[in-house]
Amino acid sequence: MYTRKLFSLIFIRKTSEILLGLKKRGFGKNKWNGFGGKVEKGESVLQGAIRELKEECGLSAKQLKKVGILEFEFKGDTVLLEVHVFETYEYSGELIESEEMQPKWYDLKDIPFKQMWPDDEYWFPYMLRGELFKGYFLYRGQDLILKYNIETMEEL
Ligand SMILES: Cc1cc(-c2ccco2)c2oc(N)nc2c1
Repeated sequence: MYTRKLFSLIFIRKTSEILLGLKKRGFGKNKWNGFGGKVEKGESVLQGAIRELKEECGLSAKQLKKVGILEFEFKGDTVLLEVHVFETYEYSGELIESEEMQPKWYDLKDIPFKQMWPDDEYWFPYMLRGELFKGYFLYRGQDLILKYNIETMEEL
């Protein structure tokens, strides 16, 4: 019996840069990632994404495009994480550091994959090529990928 938990993950983009945040506490601590988190009861994934972005880095996203859906399973655990990935080039507000995240712009050529979740190296290329994707990753712990598959999608 699996419990599915819904998460949002947002990447703010410029032509050759991407905004990442260093997670300062909790799940994924000390990893660079997009902004987002658990979708609360009574809100859509999109509403959750917009809320988490504002809370975590002060930015308000105008147009969010869903670019991918990732499913994560952990060997020996019955929780399945379903992460909806969004991207936008349109945002407003002042970038701030929060208790959760330390934000930093990275050039697309210098993405710190070794300090990110291991799955990112598999699906970032799809996102950076502007392709829609669906991925599944089976983890042992938080560092080892036992199994994965990823495919491009016509629509999400
Ligand atoms: C297992 C896992 C979880 C997440 C996550 C949780 C909340 C938002 O994302 C990831 O994010 C990335 N990039 N890889 C991830 C792996």
